Amino acid sequence: MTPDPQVISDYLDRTRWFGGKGRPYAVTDVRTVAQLPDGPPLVVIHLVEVAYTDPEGGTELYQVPLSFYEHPKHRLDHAFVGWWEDAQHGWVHAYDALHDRDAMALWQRAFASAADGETSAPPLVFHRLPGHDLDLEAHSTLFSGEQSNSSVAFGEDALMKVFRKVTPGLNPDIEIHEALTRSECSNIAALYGWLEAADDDGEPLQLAMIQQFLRTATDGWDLALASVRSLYADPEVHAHDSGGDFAGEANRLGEALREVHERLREQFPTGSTDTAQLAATMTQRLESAVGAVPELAEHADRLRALFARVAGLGSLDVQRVHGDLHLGQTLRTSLAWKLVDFEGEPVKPLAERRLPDSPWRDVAGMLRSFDYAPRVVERSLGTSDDTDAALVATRAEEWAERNKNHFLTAYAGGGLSEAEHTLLDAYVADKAVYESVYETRNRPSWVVIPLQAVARIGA
Ligand SMILES: Nc1ncnc2c1ncn2[C@@H]1O[C@H](COP(=O)(O)OP(=O)(O)O)[C@@H](O)[C@H]1O
Ligand SMILES: O=P(O)(O)O[C@H]1O[C@H](CO)[C@@H](O[C@H]2O[C@H](CO)[C@@H](O)[C@H](O)[C@H]2O)[C@H](O)[C@H]1O
Repeated sequence: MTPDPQVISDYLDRTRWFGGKGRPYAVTDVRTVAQLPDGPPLVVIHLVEVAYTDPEGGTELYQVPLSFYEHPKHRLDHAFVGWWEDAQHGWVHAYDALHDRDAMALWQRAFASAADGETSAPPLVFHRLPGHDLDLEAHSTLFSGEQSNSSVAFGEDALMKVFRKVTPGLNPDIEIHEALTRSECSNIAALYGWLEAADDDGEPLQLAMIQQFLRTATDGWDLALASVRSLYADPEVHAHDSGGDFAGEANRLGEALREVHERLREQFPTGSTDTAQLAATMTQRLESAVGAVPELAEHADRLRALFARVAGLGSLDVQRVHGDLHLGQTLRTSLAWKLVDFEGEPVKPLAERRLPDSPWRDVAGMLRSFDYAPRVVERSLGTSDDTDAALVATRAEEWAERNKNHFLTAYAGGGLSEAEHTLLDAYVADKAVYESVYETRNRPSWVVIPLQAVARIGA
């Protein structure tokens, strides 16, 4: 049933989640990991090796589960991958299994049969945590948003995330969700289970996780944008008097992050690191970012000076953190704020994303997000006569500062020391540098947002 590499390559180019779009590459291997138990349909999980042919080079593995049918399935036309003749099965029609309800039911049944332990369908092992019975009547629906993985909801019962880019070793999203679920942390969606195989060297290949579906939750980013829009609707009114004021939510977000950090400190080893090493890493990231975003050059000296001050701080406490926190990684339920997606920064190698880091990295990520929200809405307003651009810019600044302050006060519970201020400023600068590269590659018209932030640092 192994597909032709060209068929897979054509398919990768059509997906949202393939991370190599825009880079020259070749599919160098398509291997079968396993067949899901209890078909039909016949569902086979493949691992596709992609080798980049640009100077950066490197290889990546992508997970592609396919469902196979003897005859075309028109209900799955939108998920068609290809058709070919197979020695054992004759002509087969292959579809992306994530779109196929009958295929998704196989994952669901296998997870259900693992009850509160594990079930093995070699080489696949389905793991479960106690505390939740999966609803086998619930139908699957694939999420349609911009994602680096693929998420499928089972009715209102559960959400399964199939990891697309797979690296041998423990996946931090599963690892952290497991630890926080076992410690009954209320600021995450509880983990129900995960699917694992092993590579030829015995390293785990973690392929998917299934967790609580926060069906009624609203994305923190969307809530923040709604608050900003309500402020701009009447820019004469100050942020603190606006009906859509976000400060209470910013407060609760700060408390939620403090709680999650405390739990992570309890559940994983902590340590300390030399700030000279941290400063060197930040400086190095800046130098390579200047190559990709030349507009950073005029601010580089101020950032280098800031990182040099960090080098002089001595040592720094580190622990497991979220690693890529922003408002889009937060969900508001009627009861609490939940943090999602503990995979860390997508550009970093897996081993690096599992290393202890400073909690200030997550705090800085949120501060940057409070800066983004008002600027994104500001940019969408246009230049009609009835928009007072200067007043809106003042309100944008006000909204950002107000929510940053509330978030930070709730998180840190009081004033920061001078060393903490320096560290936080450096993490904010490092994140804005990262964002300048991210926006240049993904949303060039937004690069001005992090560049303006960089211009303000230390000015
Ligand atoms: N448990 C959950 N319940 C409901 N929605 C969720 C849950 N976890 C994540 N989401 C939403 O699903 C989308 C993708 O989640 P995310 O974990 O960020 O995926 P990816 O790793 O592909 O970026 C986001 O919009 C997020 O808000
Ligand atoms: O969600 P991901 O883990 O894929 O994170 C990447 O994409 C984010 C954008 O979706 C990007 O976040 C940046 O834009 C956000 C607004 O869209 C803003 O709230 C964040 O503060 C800003 O960093 C993130 O940096 C990137 O890693």
